[in-house]
Amino acid sequence: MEAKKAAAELAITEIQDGMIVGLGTGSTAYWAIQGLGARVQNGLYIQAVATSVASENLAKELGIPLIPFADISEIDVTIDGADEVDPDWHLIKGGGGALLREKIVAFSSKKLIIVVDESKVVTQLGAFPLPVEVVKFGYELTIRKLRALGCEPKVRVADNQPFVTDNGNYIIDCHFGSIPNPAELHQAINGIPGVVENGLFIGLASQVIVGYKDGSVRSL
Ligand SMILES: O=C(CO)[C@H](O)[C@H](O)COP(=O)(O)O
Repeated sequence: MEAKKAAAELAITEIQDGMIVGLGTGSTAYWAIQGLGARVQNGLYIQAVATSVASENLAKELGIPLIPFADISEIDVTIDGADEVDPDWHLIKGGGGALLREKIVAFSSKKLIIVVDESKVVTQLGAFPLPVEVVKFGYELTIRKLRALGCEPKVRVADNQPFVTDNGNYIIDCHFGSIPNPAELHQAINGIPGVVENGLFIGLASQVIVGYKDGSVRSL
C-alpha cells in the first residue's frame, strides 16, 4: 500500500489549477483520487473525467467536480495504474476490468502518468494475463479466435458469474506467458470481430512513477 500511495502522491503534484484531469481505476489510482480530493478541499480547482463507475463515485464522494465528455476535446493529465510496464513503457492494463474506458481517456490525454509499485515493472509483458473486453454475443467464437493467437483464454468470473464490465461486456483473460511483440499482438486481437478492446497500451504512457516498499519513489 505504501508503495502505491507514494507513487500516486508524487503524480498528483503535476496537477495544477484549471486542468482537466483523467481519473484512473484500481488501488493505485485510488490514492491519486484521494490525494486530489484533499487538494480540491484545500482550494485546487480542477474538472475531472473518470475511467470507471467506481472512480466516478469516489470522485463525487470527495467533491471533485466532474465534467461531461461532451464538453471537452482533450484531457490535460490522466493518472492511472497498470498491471505490467515494460522498458518501452508499453503496458498491460485491465486487471480491474476498466481497460476500455481507461484507453478511451488515455488516448485523448495530453499526458498519461502511470503509477505502479515495483512489482509491476517487467522486462517483457505477458506473465500477467492480458484482459480483453468482448461483446457477449458469440463470445464462445471470439474466445476460439483468441486461443488461435497462442494464449489460454479464460472468461473472468466474479461471484460465480461472468464478470460484466461497466460497458455491459465480458472480460477474457488471455494467458500468453510472454508477449515478445506487443504492438503486433495489439493489432491482431483488435482485428477479431467481437473484441471491443484489449489491455495492451502501446505508446500511450508519458511518464511512469514507481513506488517502492520502503516508501521511496522514482520517476522513470
Ligand atoms: O487497469 C487497471 C484497471 O482496469 C488498473 O490500473 C490495474 O489493474 C492496476 O491496478 P492496481 O493499481 O490496483 O494494482
